[in-house]
Amino acid sequence: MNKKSIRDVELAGKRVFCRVDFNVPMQDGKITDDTRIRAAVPTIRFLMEKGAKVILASHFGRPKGQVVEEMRLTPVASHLSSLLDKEVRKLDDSIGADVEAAVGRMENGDVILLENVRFHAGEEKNDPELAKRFAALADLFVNDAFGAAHRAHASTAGIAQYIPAVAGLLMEKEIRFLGGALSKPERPFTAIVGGAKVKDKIAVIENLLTKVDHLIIGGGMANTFLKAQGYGIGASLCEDDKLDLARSLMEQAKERGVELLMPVDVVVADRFAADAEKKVVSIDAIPDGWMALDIGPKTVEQYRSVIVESKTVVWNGPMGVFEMDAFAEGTIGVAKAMEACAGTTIIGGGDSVAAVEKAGVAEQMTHISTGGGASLEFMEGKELPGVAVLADHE
Ligand SMILES: Nc1ncnc2c1ncn2[C@@H]1O[C@H](COP(=O)(O)OP(=O)(O)O)[C@@H](O)[C@H]1O
Ligand SMILES: O=C(OP(=O)(O)O)[C@H](O)COP(=O)(O)O
Repeated sequence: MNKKSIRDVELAGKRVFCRVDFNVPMQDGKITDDTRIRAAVPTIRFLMEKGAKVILASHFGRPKGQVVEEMRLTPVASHLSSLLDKEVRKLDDSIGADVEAAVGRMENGDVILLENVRFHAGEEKNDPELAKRFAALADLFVNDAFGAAHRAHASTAGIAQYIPAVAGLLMEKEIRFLGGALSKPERPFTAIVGGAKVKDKIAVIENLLTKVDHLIIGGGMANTFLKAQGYGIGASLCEDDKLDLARSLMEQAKERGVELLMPVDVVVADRFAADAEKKVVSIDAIPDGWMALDIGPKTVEQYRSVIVESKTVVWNGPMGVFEMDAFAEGTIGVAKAMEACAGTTIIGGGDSVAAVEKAGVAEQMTHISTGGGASLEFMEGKELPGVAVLADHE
């Protein structure tokens, strides 16, 4: 993917509609994790320093086309002001006469934040009329919202029909690392896929099987693979309707010469609770009525030896119920193996980000994606609408 970015275009004096993903976790009006806001700062600063008029737009939550007071971007604007050390005015709408007037008064280097674009029903419908109104505010569309790039909405895709569109620095970085890993990885290339369900990751596994040397499976989804191989898995989470699919994926791996790594031991618990009784057992000895909630220490060792020898590793989904400390060791073990890997290490969003943070190794990763759903779709090999609309280099 060879997309133009803000580094390739003239910005001085230009009005820039910059779509960001400020859909951050918030509790009682307080931002509990500002990663996505901080991730957009390099782009915003770049635009300011080049003398652009920066019109920021984002969604927040799922207000379904209505104004929802708790979903206003007011707390985000004040946090961004402190990160930029410059006042960021937040407008009360994202279109309309007041917005046009405020944009008209902007000086070069100014930053304003429009109100939650999902307050208009046309946003999620990718309504051309709304897209045109966004476009009319600006000379250039910059998409820096990787986390929303899998959505074909008016402010992520539709707007690009009417004004030139380029990537912001965060978008560029996400494409460089995720795209680079998938299109020309340094080998050996290992993918680690975990999380609750096979169902959610079928397309990811199928696409990764065409690219990787090693595929490591963990988390709840491993149970379905184990059962498909004939192991008794007790009361573990399992998708009985996906057993044939699991067998077919194992067959595909064999045909392609991909080494598929499955748990050899697991931590089982007598119930789904942080204080459950637990023990480590080999996968052929899961007691009836017990459930596998984490990979075991032998499995961690095997996974680790493959991970540390890899030149590229992509990870999505925890190895167990890592939210409970009692079942977090497998996930933390894999995170530490990623830390010990000298190659390129990429975390594909979602819960895995929380996992590397919990393990205290986030700083050592080469790239942590800001998109959960977006990075999954990227790993499925899909072209993301918010990326597709960006101008290509000639
Ligand atoms: N063995 C298991 N049994 C039940 N749930 C599990 C197991 N392993 C992992 N999980 C759960 O899977 C969830 C994450 O799954 P998922 O949403 O697919 O991952 P991600 O958000 O990384 O894409 C976590 O809440 C975790 O507790
Ligand atoms: O937080 C988001 O999704 P994610 O948790 O899958 O990364 C994005 O902002 C997209 O939001 P949406 O799933 O409401 O379109």
